[in-house]
Amino acid sequence: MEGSAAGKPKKSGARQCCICNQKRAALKRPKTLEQICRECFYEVFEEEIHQVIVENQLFKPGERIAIGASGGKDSTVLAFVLSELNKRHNYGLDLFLLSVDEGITGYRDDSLETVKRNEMQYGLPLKIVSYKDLYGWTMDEIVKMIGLKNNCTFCGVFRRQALDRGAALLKVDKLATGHNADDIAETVLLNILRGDIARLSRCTSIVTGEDGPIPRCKPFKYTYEKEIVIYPSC
Ligand SMILES: Nc1ncnc2c1ncn2[C@@H]1O[C@H](COP(=O)(O)OP(=O)(O)OP(=O)(O)O)[C@@H](O)[C@H]1O
Repeated sequence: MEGSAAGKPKKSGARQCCICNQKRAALKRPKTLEQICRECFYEVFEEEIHQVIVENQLFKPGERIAIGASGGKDSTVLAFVLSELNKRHNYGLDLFLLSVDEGITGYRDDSLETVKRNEMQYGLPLKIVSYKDLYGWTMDEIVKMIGLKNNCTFCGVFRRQALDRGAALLKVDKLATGHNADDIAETVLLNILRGDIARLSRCTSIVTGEDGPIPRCKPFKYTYEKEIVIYPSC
């Protein structure tokens, strides 16, 4: 039995992973506070997402799925995990990366380079749709005209529509985005503060837009942002 004569547990620098009980724990899992090893973290992280996909029937075999790829951490991890799970569990999906280039110099041009790298690394075809091609204006040009006030609102509306247009060009059945549990919690609070009851009831749905041009789903609905940050570097 571990512990000294006084009954105190012996201090040990190297704790064992509480899942496999074999390897040394490498991190405290943000979602459960369990001390676990790298290998078990990868496994539980990916397995939980697989369970969410299965339990919510997010995809059907043979479907064409676009992953909204911004080049940020959430959608980059989503693209990797979905392509892995698709192979591992034979989902039978045709996956695509879909990026919207808003035309914001020094911001999206950089992150699009990440998406182009992901296209090569994960072997997923990439489609980029730009505000310039779709609307004739880049976001930089729009800001020059209207100034910075309300520009985020315009950009959000344009991006939504651009994703729909890109999805139509790719002829996909659904669009998956990297919205995570923290994003959803933020949206809930925002809708409470605004008193927007209609949006409040919709914003936690894992699938939205089923009555619109293209349904959207959030496979990371229950995934903590901190774990998405840890995942690639763990
Ligand atoms: N320019 C874009 N092109 C394609 N998809 C996008 C774009 N911007 C956002 N998305 C999609 O919407 C999700 C939420 O976008 P948001 O702008 O809130 O960024 P985020 O939470 O920082 O995510 P990320 O880390 O993937 O950028 C992204 O994960 C992505 O799937």
